[in-house]
Amino acid sequence: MEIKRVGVIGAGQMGNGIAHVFALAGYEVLLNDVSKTALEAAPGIIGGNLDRQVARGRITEEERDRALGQIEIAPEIATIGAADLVIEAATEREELKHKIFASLAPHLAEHTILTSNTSSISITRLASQTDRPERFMGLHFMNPVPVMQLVELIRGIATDEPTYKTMAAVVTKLGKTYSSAEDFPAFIVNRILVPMINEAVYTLYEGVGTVSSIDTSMKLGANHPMGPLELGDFIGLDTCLAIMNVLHEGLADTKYRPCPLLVKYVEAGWLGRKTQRGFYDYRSGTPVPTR
Ligand SMILES: CC(=O)CC(=O)SCCNC(=O)CCNC(=O)[C@H](O)C(C)(C)COP(=O)(O)OP(=O)(O)OC[C@H]1O[C@@H](n2cnc3c(N)ncnc32)[C@H](O)[C@@H]1OP(=O)(O)O
Ligand SMILES: NC(=O)C1=CN([C@@H]2O[C@H](COP(=O)(O)OP(=O)(O)OC[C@H]3O[C@@H](n4cnc5c(N)ncnc54)[C@H](OP(=O)(O)O)[C@@H]3O)[C@@H](O)[C@H]2O)C=CC1
Repeated sequence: MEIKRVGVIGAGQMGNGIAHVFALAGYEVLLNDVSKTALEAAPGIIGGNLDRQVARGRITEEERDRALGQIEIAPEIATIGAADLVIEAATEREELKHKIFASLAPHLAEHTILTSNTSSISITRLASQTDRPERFMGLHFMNPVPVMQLVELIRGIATDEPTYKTMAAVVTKLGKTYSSAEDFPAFIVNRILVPMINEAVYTLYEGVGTVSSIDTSMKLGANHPMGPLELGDFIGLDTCLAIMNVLHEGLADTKYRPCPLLVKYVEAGWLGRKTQRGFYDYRSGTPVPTR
C-alpha cells in the first residue's frame, strides 16, 4: 500500500522528531496535539533541528524549506482522518492512548494504518480496542529521531503481513533500519536500557555514587555517549517511570521495581530536560547536578 499522508498525534519531543523525518523523506505530515502551546512551538523546534542539519552539511537549505512546507499543523483530531498512516506519539499512558484511538475512529478511512510510538505498552491491547487490529502495529522511534538509526517494528497478535511489509518499507524510505520485536513489555531496546537507567538511580539512592560520578563512570568506563542519569533526563523521567511500571506489572518480577528516588523526582515534577530540572538543573544553561 502506498503511504502519502501521515498523521502524527502528540507534538512533544518524539512527535516533532517523527514529523521532521517524514517531512524530509517527502511525506505530507499532519501534526496534532491537545496542547496549543506545543503546536505553536512545533514549527520553531523542527525548524531549529533542520537548521542544525543544514549547518552540518547533512541537508541543503532547499531540503529544509521543502520539509517545513510539508508539515501542516492540525489542531482538530478529525483532520488526522485524512492520513494513510497515523502515528500516535502522545504521553506514555495507556488510558490516554485508548481515548485518542477512540476519538479518531469516526474520521478514519478504511485503508488507514494505525501505529503507536509507545515505549512499552502492549500493542495487542492498544489494537484490540480499535476497529482494525489487523492494520495496527508498534512503530517505535528512538530519541533524537533525526539522529537515531533504529526503529523497532512490533506486531500485535492480529497484525497482518501487508501492514508489517508496508511499515518496513516506510522505515527504509526514511533511511532508517528496523528491528523486529515481539509484543512483550518494553520490547527490546527499553527492556534492556530502562532497567539500566533505573539501576543507576538505585546506585544514586544507595549512595554508591553522585550524579556526576555515576554518569562519568558510564561515559568513560563503558563508552556510553550519555551517562544513564543524563539519558534519563533526556528521555523524560515520567516516561522512564511509566516504562518501569509497565515492566514491573507486565512481567511480575521485583527486579523491575521502580526506584523510589525516581518516583520522587516524578512526583516533584522534575521530569528532566523538558521541565528544566531532573537529575540535573538546566535552568542556568550549564547542567548542574541536583544531588
Ligand atoms: C525511551 C525510548 O522509548 C527509546 C529511546 O529513544 S531510548 C534513547 C535512545 N537514545 C540515546 O541513547 C541517545 C544517546 N545519546 C547520543 O547518542 C548522543 O549524545 C546524541 C546523538 C544525542 C548527541 O550527540 P553529541 O555528539 O553530544 O551532540 P552533537 O555533536 O551536538 O550531535 C551529534 C549529531 O546529532 C545531530 N543532532 C543532535 N540532536 C539533534 C536533533 N534533535 N535533531 C537533529 N539533529 C540532531 C547533530 O546535528 C549532529 O549531527 P552530525 O553527526 O551530522 O554532525
Ligand atoms: N522520550 C523518549 O525518549 C521516547 C518516547 N517515546 C514514546 O513517545 C511518546 C511521546 O513521548 P515524548 O514525546 O517523549 O513525550 P512528551 O511529553 O515530550 O510529549 C507528549 C505530547 O503529547 C501531548 N498529548 C497529551 N495528550 C494528548 C492527546 N490526547 N492528544 C494529542 N496529544 C496529547 C502532550 O501534551 P501535554 O503536555 O499538554 O499533555 C505532549 O505535548 C510516549 O509514548 C513515549 O513513551 C518513544 C521513544 C523515545
